Amino acid sequence: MLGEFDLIHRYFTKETDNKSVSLSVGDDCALIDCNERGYLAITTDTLNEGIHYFKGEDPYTLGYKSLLVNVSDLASMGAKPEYFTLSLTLKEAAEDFLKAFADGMFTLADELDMTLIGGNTSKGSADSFSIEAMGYVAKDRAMLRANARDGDLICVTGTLGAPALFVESGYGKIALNDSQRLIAHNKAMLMPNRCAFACELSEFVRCAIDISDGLMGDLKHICDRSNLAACIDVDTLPVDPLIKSVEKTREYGLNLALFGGGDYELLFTVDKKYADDLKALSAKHNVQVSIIGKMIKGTDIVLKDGESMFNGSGRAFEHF
Ligand SMILES: Nc1ncnc2c1ncn2[C@@H]1O[C@H](COP(=O)(O)OP(=O)(O)O)[C@@H](O)[C@H]1O
Ligand SMILES: Cc1ncc(C[n+]2csc(CCOP(=O)(O)OP(=O)(O)O)c2C)c(N)n1
Ligand SMILES: [Mg+2]
Repeated sequence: MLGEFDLIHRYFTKETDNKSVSLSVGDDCALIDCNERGYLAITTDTLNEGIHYFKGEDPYTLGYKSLLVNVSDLASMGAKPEYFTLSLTLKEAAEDFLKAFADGMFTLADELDMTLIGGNTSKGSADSFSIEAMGYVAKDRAMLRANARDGDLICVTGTLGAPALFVESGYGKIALNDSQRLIAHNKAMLMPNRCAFACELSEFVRCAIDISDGLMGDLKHICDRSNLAACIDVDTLPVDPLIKSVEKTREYGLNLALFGGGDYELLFTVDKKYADDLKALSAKHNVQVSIIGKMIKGTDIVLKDGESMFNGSGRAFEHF
């Protein structure tokens, strides 16, 4: 069976003669050359009921998250969010639902000064919300998956694993009380301050991605595109404290942080000569940054746990 990324590569990745397309399929955003205006970064993502969220999800969160998952891709390129379109597929036009959805979506749009410029509305057999988001980045400031260098430090913002814990509880694999479920549920909504952080980060960082499919899966994209491997020190992983409070085994927390996904944190690599700039930026924006490893020569991701080494390539979220 064809995997998600093989499918995209085989059927939907084509060369183009269009000189304005500076970056096409394969990164968080496409980059369109807009001359002195810089690059227009364009991205699209969808939330489908039963796949990306549980049936009965509160519509305010759904609206907010539909935009947030796209903004996260703009942030990972260093682009400042500007415009978006909204494509709705709905089983029914329930007004209470639509009002709360729009409220959530525009709360984030207003916070980031983004403008809704169009979209599409259709009836369908299952609810689905697609957004396409756009923003500009200066040509020498775009952060690409392909730009990691041997010896770069690997860094991640915020904490990892809480959204995956929420998914585990939704499938009945772990019991959370109401307040724990709320914290896990809302974790991925803390992202907006990553945008301003990322725009400034691009002064000295050339390589970034956002974590949607899980740290290991998304780090593998950086490795593949940059023709490098990575070594991660598992003791330095910012496992969300909520996981530590509900589950006593260290392995459980590490698994969610490494492979869980849905974090929408930034993963980036940086030359160690910028370590002080990074510290200052992290303090300025109040964004936690953890140094979790190093880019190295090779092909696989190595997980270092004390004196033990494990192969970390492999498991990540894929749709097919
Ligand atoms: N059906 C498709 N046709 C063309 N390009 C696609 C398609 N699906 C995904 N892509 C591209 O493949 C790359 C990987 O997709 P994805 O994993 O969804 O990226 P992201 O995690 O940044 O949303 C991206 O560059 C995306 O634009
Ligand atoms: C009901 C439910 N099941 C599972 C998950 C976990 N999950 C679904 S999609 C996904 C990965 C991200 O989705 P994708 O469509 O691949 O986003 P992209 O990488 O394109 O940004 C994860 C971790 C969830 N959030 N909700
Ligand atoms: Mg996507």
